[in-house]
Amino acid sequence: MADTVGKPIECRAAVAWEAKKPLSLETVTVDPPKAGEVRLKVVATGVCHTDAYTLDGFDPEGLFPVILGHEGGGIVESVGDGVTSVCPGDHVIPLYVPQCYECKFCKSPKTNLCQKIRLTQGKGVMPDGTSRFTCKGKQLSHFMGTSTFSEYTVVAEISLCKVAPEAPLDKTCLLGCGISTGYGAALNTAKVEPGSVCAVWGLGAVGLAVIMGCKKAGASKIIGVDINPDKAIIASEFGATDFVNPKDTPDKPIQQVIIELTDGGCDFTFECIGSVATMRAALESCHKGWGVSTIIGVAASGQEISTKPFQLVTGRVWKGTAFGGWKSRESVPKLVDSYMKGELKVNEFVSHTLKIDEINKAFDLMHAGESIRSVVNF
Ligand SMILES: NC(=O)C1=CN([C@@H]2O[C@H](COP(=O)(O)OP(=O)(O)OC[C@H]3O[C@@H](n4cnc5c(N)ncnc54)[C@H](OP(=O)(O)O)[C@@H]3O)[C@@H](O)[C@H]2O)C=CC1
Ligand SMILES: N[C@@H](CCC(=O)N[C@@H](CSC=O)C(=O)NCC(=O)O)C(=O)O
Ligand SMILES: [Zn+2]
Ligand SMILES: [Zn+2]
Repeated sequence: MADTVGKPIECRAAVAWEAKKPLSLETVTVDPPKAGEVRLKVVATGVCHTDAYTLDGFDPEGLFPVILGHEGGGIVESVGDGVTSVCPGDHVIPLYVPQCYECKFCKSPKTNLCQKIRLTQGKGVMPDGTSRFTCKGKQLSHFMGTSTFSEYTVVAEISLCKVAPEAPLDKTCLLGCGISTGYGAALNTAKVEPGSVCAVWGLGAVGLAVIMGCKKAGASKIIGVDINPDKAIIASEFGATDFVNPKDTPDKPIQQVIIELTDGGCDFTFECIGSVATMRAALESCHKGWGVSTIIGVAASGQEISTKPFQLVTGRVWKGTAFGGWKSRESVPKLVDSYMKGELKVNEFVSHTLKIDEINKAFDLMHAGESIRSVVNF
C-alpha cells in the first residue's frame, strides 16, 4: 500500500486562475478520495480544444480558479470506501461522460449521457458538493469531473474505466476524448453507411477521427474541409478522398461548393469546429431527402444555430453528439484493445509531446493550427 493512502498529496498542477490567462504551474494539495471516489496519478494528458474554449471564457459553466484537462491516462493510487471496480495499480482512463449503469439515461440504449453526477460536475465539485483541490489557501474547481492537468486527481468511480496495463497511457489518454468522440460520431451517432458520401468540417483530432470512422464504415467519398491547407495531407492519411479549403472559393458559399462536388449533397456531414456558421454550412451541404448532419463542435456561450426550416422540411436531419455516443465505461476499454490490435489509429494523432511545465505551448500550438494533439507528460 502506498504511504500516501488516506493523506493529502502535494503535487504539481497547471492551474487556470482566471479566464484568458496562461496556466500557472503550482504546487497543489489533493485530498484523499472519499466514498465512491478514486485518486489517481495522471501519467499523461492530451489538450483538447474544449480545454482552450473553457480557458478562453467561452463555456457558460466555466469556473475559475480551476484545474482543466479531460483527456488523461493514469494509475490508481488509492480508492475511497465502497469502490469495487478498480484498485491501486490499475491503469485507468478518466471519463467526462460517466456511466453509472443505474440512471434512466444509462438504462436507455438511446443515449450515453449518464446524468448521475452531471449537476455537481457542472458546478466544479465532486458528487458530495466539495472539492479535493486547494492551492495557496484557495479551493480550486474540478473540471468535467476529471481535472487531468494535475499530477494527481480525484474522480468518481463511475467516471473511470480500467484499461489494459500494457497499453501506453501517453497514447491511450487520447481515447478519453478526441479520438473516441470523432470515431463514435461517425459509427454510433450518424451511423455512416457503406458507399456513402461524407464531409467533415475542421480537421483537428476530432475531425480526423471522424474521417477514420467514416472510412471504417465504408464511405466511398470523404471530403475534408478546413481553412488550413496543411491539413490536406494528414486528412488523406486518415482516409479522406478529397480536401476543400473554403478560402480557395471566397465568392461561393462552401455549401454550394460541396453540393456541386457531390451531385446534390452529402449523405453525412460533421461539424468539428464549434462555429455556428460552419454548423449551418454542414447542414446545408447535406443531400435533399436524407442527408444527416452531426454537430460535434462546442459553440461559445450565447451562440445559436440557424437555417431555413425548409432545409429540414425537405429531409435533412440535424443531430449532435457528446463523446461520440459511446457508453463510456464499457466502451473505452474496448477501444484501447482495438488500438492494441492495430485496428484503430492513435499514435498518429500525437503531433507534439511536451512536459507539464510546457503546457501553455500546447495551447499556443493549437491556436496556431500547428498541432493535431499535444500530449503532456508528468
Ligand atoms: N461533442 C463532443 O463530445 C466534443 C466536442 N469537441 C469540440 O470539437 C471541436 C474540435 O475539437 P479539436 O479537434 O480538439 O479542435 P482543433 O482546434 O484541434 O481542430 C479544429 C480544426 O478546425 C479548423 N477550423 C477553424 N475554423 C474553421 C473554418 N471556419 N472552416 C474550416 N475549418 C476550420 C482549425 O484550423 P486551424 O488548424 O487553422 O486552427 C482546426 O484544424 C471543438 O469545438 C471542441 O470543443 C471536442 C471533443 C468532444
Ligand atoms: N459546459 C458546456 C458544455 C461543454 C460540452 O459540450 N462538453 C461536451 C464535451 S466537449 C469535450 O471535449 C459534452 O460532452 N458535453 C456533455 C455534457 O453533458 O456536458 C455547457 O455548459 O454548455
Ligand atoms: Zn475534449
Ligand atoms: Zn447513469
